[in-house]
Amino acid sequence: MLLGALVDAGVPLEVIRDAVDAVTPEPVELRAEPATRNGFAATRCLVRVADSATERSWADVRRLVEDSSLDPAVLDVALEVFGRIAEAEAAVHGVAVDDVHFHEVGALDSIADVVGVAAGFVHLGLDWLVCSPVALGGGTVRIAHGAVGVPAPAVVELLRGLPSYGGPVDLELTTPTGAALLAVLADEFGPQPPMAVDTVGVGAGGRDPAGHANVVRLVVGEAVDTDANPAAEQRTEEALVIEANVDDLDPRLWPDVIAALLDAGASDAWLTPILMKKGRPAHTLHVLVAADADAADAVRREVFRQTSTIGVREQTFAKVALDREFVAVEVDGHRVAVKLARLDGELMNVQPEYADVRAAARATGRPVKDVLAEAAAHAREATS
Ligand SMILES: O=C([S-])c1cc(C(=O)S)c[n+]([C@@H]2O[C@H](COP(=O)(O)O)[C@@H](O)[C@H]2O)c1
Ligand code: NI
Repeated sequence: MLLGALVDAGVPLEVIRDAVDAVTPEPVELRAEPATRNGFAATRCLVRVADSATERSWADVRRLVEDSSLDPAVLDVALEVFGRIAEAEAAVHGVAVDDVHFHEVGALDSIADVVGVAAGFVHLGLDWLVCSPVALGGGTVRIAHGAVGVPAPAVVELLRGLPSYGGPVDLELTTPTGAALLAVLADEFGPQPPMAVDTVGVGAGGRDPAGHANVVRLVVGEAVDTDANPAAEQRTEEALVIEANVDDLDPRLWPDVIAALLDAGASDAWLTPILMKKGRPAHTLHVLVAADADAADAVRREVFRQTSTIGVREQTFAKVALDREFVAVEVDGHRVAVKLARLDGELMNVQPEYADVRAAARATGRPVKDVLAEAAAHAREATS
């Protein structure tokens, strides 16, 4: 789909073909053809190879790419993408990275996908690539290990810390190769930034399910002044706070209660210690939820299911939220997602995602506070 979008946006097929030929030991057939997906015009790119079932280890793939005559910029992107896939497969299957054997991903058609997309983006020479939250699809997919739920395990691993969502159809919309390409290529995840659009490339997926345009859109243009960006303004919305004073719940349950409320759709949940009637130490449970009847019903129901309260009080508040977006940075080769908050376009807060910081600190042996500071500094540099 990404190859189709690149060709549709004007990248000559020869640029992609030359890069693919520089890596693959056997001939790979590349074709681009017009297609429609749910009534929208798109370009479908087809990659055909004779031995699509071949297994290759990470070392085999690395050797193929490193020994190729690829442009160094394309080679770097391709190695990074395969390295990410290898790390994800190692984590999912519980093996060492060097012991990872690529299955579908190691086949020549996937090598062509990765190298071709890398070459296409290098050809475009973009300054900044913003990717919307990634649609993952749903249902199940059959792989070498049997049937697995969509998103496939490696996809979840590859998009750790980056925004993605299940649905909107029961099909695999994002594969590990696609997820790795987006994770490596995107400088930032979020809404379309203020820009004057020049070219739009639409890449078609293989399937054409009813009611869903199975495409990737690549929108290329010139950045414009961020003051004109209405999305950068603060958002004010109505929110409900549901509260209950509780003095008779086993205190060991509270962390799980709060987790269950967040799972049920609360945007925040917290406790304050109080002293109740008859001098009893107790807690007030506070739960914040969007002032939407269905969301509030689900969360209120969960309060009654999970706690011992038999009544709640509720109040409506105006909730003010700064506009947020994510950028991905690297600390010693480990990706850390960083949340940026802006008011009228001005950067107000830079906060690395703690789970990513902790994972990078564990992997490198560095103190968490150092990784946190470095990730925040990289994010500031990237946005300045
Ligand atoms: O064969 C293996 S080990 C395999 C693992 C995974 C994991 O998520 S783990 C996923 N898949 C599926 O392979 C196909 C092709 O993916 P590409 O990235 O090559 O397009 C896709 O359906 C994956 O879900 C295979
Ligand atoms: Ni796997």
